[in-house]
Amino acid sequence: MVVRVAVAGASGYAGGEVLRLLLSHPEVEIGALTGNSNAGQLLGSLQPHLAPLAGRTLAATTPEVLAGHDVVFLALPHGQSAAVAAELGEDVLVIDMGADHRLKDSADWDAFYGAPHAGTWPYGLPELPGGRAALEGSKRIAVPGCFPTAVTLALFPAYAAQLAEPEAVIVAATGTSGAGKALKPHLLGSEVMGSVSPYGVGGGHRHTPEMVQNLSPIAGQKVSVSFTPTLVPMSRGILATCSAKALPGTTADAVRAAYEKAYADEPFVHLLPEGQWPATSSVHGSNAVRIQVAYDGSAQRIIAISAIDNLTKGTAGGAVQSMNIALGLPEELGLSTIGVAP
Ligand SMILES: NC(=O)C1=CN([C@@H]2O[C@H](COP(=O)(O)OP(=O)(O)OC[C@H]3O[C@@H](n4cnc5c(N)ncnc54)[C@H](OP(=O)(O)O)[C@@H]3O)[C@@H](O)[C@H]2O)C=CC1
Ligand SMILES: CC(=O)N[C@@H](CCC(=O)OP(=O)(O)O)C(=O)O
Repeated sequence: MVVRVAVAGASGYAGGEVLRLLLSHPEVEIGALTGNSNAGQLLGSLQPHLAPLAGRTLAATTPEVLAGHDVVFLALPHGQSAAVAAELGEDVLVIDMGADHRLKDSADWDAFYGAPHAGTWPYGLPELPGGRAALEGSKRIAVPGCFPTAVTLALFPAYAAQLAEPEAVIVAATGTSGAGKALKPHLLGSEVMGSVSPYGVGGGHRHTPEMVQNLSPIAGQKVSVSFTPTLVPMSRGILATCSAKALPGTTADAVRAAYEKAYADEPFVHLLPEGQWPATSSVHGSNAVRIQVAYDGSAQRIIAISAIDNLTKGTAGGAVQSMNIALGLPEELGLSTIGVAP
């Protein structure tokens, strides 16, 4: 099987990461590569790490350029995917790495984004209950946000086992690549190096409704989420520290058993041995999620900590994993759980 793939937004971080993974995918042939302000530029000047594609020239992001492929990855800014996707045939697998098609509730979309809500596509988080079935054979996939990936996977076993109150408190550190490659003053080296800073505090982050959307059906009731991201001086990685009040009668053994059950057969999600804690460096460039959970009996809280690479499992790896499932390919094809360390 040869799957012909186009990538829109190939000059950006998410587009570059999906190309890095696709170059190692045995069933994929890389077709059109598009950009916006960088259309006409050689990819080698923009993504020098993608050596086999260095001589490829970026085209403009148009339906004509993207036509004729089996799969189109859209790695575009929020609000830009829907119009492009609408021009692609229903027989094409379109994988949106932006936020346009993630949220079910238009009011949530309106509150955090801006352009009209484009509707909801099957959600590319296979590890959720029913997640794989939703993707099999699908021609449209919405890849989750990076923080919702890390947080949902850290907390859902506690809710699936009915161990936690429907309120979660999350503080998550992220590297700067999560904000994309476009120049922004707060991402300048002199602003970021040697400093850790919060943002989107007090319900202001657009990933909060996505986390609520993911966790509430599993809990069987609406889960409230207090989410605080912090920007830390690293290029890649998310470390999400998530906690929820435990329901009466919860024990450390019950918490451990819930997580062991949830992740026993997952190829990419690894519950660490007791006493080990996740670190972002262990998952650099890999599609792995590393999780540890503890029961804090003194505060009666469940604490779950996850580490992902925001560009890999948090975007491009999750996208390739979802593509594999949609096309009926082995889920792990082209993906690694081996990190780059130190
Ligand atoms: N970075 C991350 O960790 C994650 C990113 N994502 C999502 O992936 C998408 C891309 O993010 P990221 O790669 O970080 O962003 P970048 O800013 O690094 O890249 C954006 C890409 O979109 C292109 N582009 C910009 N404006 C337009 C436009 N109006 N029409 C068409 N193309 C346009 C740019 O082209 P050019 O450079 O030529 O102008 C570039 O290729 C976003 O929706 C983001 O939310 C999702 C999860 C994690
Ligand atoms: C550091 C930083 O700014 N991170 C981004 C997360 C981006 C991401 O990965 O998610 P999306 O796909 O929804 O853009 C943020 O907090 O908005």
